Amino acid sequence: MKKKLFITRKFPPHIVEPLKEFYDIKQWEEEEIVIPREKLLAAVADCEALWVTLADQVDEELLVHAPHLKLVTNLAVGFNNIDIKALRKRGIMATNTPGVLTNTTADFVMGLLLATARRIPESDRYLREGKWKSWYPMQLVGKDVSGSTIGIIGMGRIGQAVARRAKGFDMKILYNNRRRRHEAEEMYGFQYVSLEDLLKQSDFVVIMTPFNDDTVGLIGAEELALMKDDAVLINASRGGIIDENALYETLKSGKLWAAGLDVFEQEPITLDHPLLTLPNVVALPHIGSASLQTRTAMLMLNVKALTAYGQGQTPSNRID
Ligand SMILES: NC(=O)C1=CN([C@@H]2O[C@H](COP(=O)(O)OP(=O)(O)OC[C@H]3O[C@@H](n4cnc5c(N)ncnc54)[C@H](O)[C@@H]3O)[C@@H](O)[C@H]2O)C=CC1
Ligand SMILES: O=C(O)C(=O)CO
Repeated sequence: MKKKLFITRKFPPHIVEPLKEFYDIKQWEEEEIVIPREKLLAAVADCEALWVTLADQVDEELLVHAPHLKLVTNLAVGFNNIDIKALRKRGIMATNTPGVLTNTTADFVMGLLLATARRIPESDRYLREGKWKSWYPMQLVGKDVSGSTIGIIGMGRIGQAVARRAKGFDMKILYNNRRRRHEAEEMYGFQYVSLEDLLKQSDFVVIMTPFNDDTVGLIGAEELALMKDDAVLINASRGGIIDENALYETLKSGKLWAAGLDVFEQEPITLDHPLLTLPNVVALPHIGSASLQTRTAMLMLNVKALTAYGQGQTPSNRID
């Protein structure tokens, strides 16, 4: 008998199709809309495998509704949407998508940093709104990236890939991480500093840690107050790492120059959010890994895990 798989979103049919060899598949048939919670809770009642996106919460409540569940595969490297401890208690495996999105996300982080520093989205709006009357010296002036100091909080796969790119811009690279990266320090000259020194010394602060109990609210009012008045904060990790109210107040009072945000405490961010009233905030809809090649590779990594499980093997990319 085939195993039962539930997929929480409509994924490209050619990607899902090969899994039919191993699974009876049911799927939420919407591409853009998150499955309503009560429908998800009902759908998992008989499934052994569950394929989710980062917008689905796999928590204690869901597990109570899923007595046959053995595998959860997550279409993301970040797994803060999954209660790993609760899964472990029940002997349920989880997999994610590390590695295949590292370069794409690091490219994007540099793009977001440049866009924020050089006010590119704001300048685009200025032109389209008919405000461009002439060229003048202080028109839409931004901040230099080349030769400045970048501080990366979370020097993992993506953090290191950002740092390597930043070297190409002749940036001085400071980092803070749970453990030191001696090899990278020697190879590239990255410099380990305390979080406090990183915030005080950097022109650009980039957050690339996972979101968990240790990093929730890691950057609040106190930390923002340590940053230079003309510094830029970039977050492409998870929204809850920054206290958004504190960020808004700091930006508004001119104690921080700008912020580039791909992620928010609540996604989608609501259009009445105070941060969206500020011209010096570049706000994007969580597109860090969104290239066709990378999103396909992420889906295929999930397919690989589901295939392995379908064949009775242990899937790779297990979250421990
Ligand atoms: N915006 C987007 O579309 C994307 C966002 N992400 C986010 O990026 C995160 C990082 O991804 P990877 O680099 O692949 O993960 P990783 O696990 O390779 O790197 C995370 C690093 O953060 C460090 N870290 C953890 N807690 C820390 C703390 N309190 N202070 C300082 N460092 C700390 C870890 O030691 C590790 O080196 C993901 O968890 C996800 O949330 C990832 C891909 C795309
Ligand atoms: O992989 C992740 O963690 C993302 O946020 C989207 O790729």
